[in-house]
Amino acid sequence: MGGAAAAAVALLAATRRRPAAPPLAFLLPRVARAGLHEAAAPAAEEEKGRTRRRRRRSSSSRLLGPDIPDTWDPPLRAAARPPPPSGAGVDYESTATIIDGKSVAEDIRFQIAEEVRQMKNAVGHAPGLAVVLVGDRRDSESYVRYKIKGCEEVGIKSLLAELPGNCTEDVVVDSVSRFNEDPSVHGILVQLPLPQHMDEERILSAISLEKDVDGFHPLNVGNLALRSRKPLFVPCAAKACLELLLQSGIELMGKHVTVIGRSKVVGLPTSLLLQRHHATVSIIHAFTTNPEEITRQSDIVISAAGVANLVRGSWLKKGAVVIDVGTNPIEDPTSDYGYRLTGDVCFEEAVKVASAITPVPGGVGPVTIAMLLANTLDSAKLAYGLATESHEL
Ligand SMILES: Nc1nc(=O)c2c([nH]1)NC[C@@H]1CN(c3ccc(C(=O)N[C@@H](CCC(=O)O)C(=O)O)cc3)C=[N+]21
Repeated sequence: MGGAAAAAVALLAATRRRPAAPPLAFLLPRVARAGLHEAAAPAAEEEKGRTRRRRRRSSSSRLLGPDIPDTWDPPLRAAARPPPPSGAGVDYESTATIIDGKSVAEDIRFQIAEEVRQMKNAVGHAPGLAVVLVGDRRDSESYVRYKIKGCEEVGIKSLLAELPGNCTEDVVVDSVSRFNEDPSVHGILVQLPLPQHMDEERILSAISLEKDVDGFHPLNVGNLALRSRKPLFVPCAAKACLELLLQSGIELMGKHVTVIGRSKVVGLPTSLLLQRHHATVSIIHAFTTNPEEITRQSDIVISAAGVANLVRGSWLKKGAVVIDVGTNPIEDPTSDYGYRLTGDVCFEEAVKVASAITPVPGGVGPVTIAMLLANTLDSAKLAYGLATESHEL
């Protein structure tokens, strides 16, 4: 086992021994229990017919998922299913398709740039995004640079408030309030994590609902969780994961997806979006006792734990699809900024087991930024009366 992977496993083990102070701040209960899946995958033809019938009476939304009511079928249908593929006899010679996040992001930005041009022609204004950066974490500074560069590429106006790490919470709230009142600002993003002494909840709740392009407002999270409702904004990284899966033509309905991590930035919203797409979702976190066993049963694994090399090749079922949301800075004196990014997944191992995988860098990251631009555009459209609800890419 490599040093980083050993450290990651030791970290997880240590977390279990000391439940009072988890180093991975994951807070939600485990879901996915046996028994529920029996009704989830009836005979394929029958399901297709039923889906068509249901689609006729209910609306469907690309990113928020097809709106199909739940009907439970008798478990005997399960007998008609083919046996699940076995993880045994793994063929270590094969190589997964690398999902190219950079090119997906480029296509999205191209589409956004066109819509921004149309908006400028129609109302004489461009969308505006305000970013609040507190402190001088090198990784946060890079992410903010990417966001501002993304804005420039599509014609979105960007504003940056850079505040010192030792400023008071009130100074940050004041900065957010000024952006709330600025009509040229349609999206406000407070870069996380904030310095330890600050109350994140208080600062994030200062962002007005209609400018919450990160989708962290409790009303946006609640509306994402309730299938009969539509949130104004969905968190960018969750949208990016779904976009990459949908564009890669990967079926989600009835599939077992494991999400590693339950943060409000990635894990939680991604698991909610997947359920809206009728996937069977397991969420695993620092207190899960058998993470490898759960991921090994999964058709799709989405990792957002923030632990480098946590997911080994042995954690995956042959042919699984792997989406790596981890962006873990690793010290690297040879790199320009003194660090480089690595994912949660041990790529060299996973690429031999998976059927498709996102790399880090060049996977989920660039699509996340593109989704932030999309949310900002949506917000501006709503503000200028150009749309009644947010568009779906
Ligand atoms: N309020 C808030 N909203 C966020 O969405 C948010 C946040 N705080 N805090 C931190 C995380 C992390 N995050 C990333 C976005 C893009 C890349 C990205 O573009 N990465 C590139 C560049 C990699 C490189 O530097 O080499 C890539 O993966 O190819 C990475 C990480 C957004 N986050």
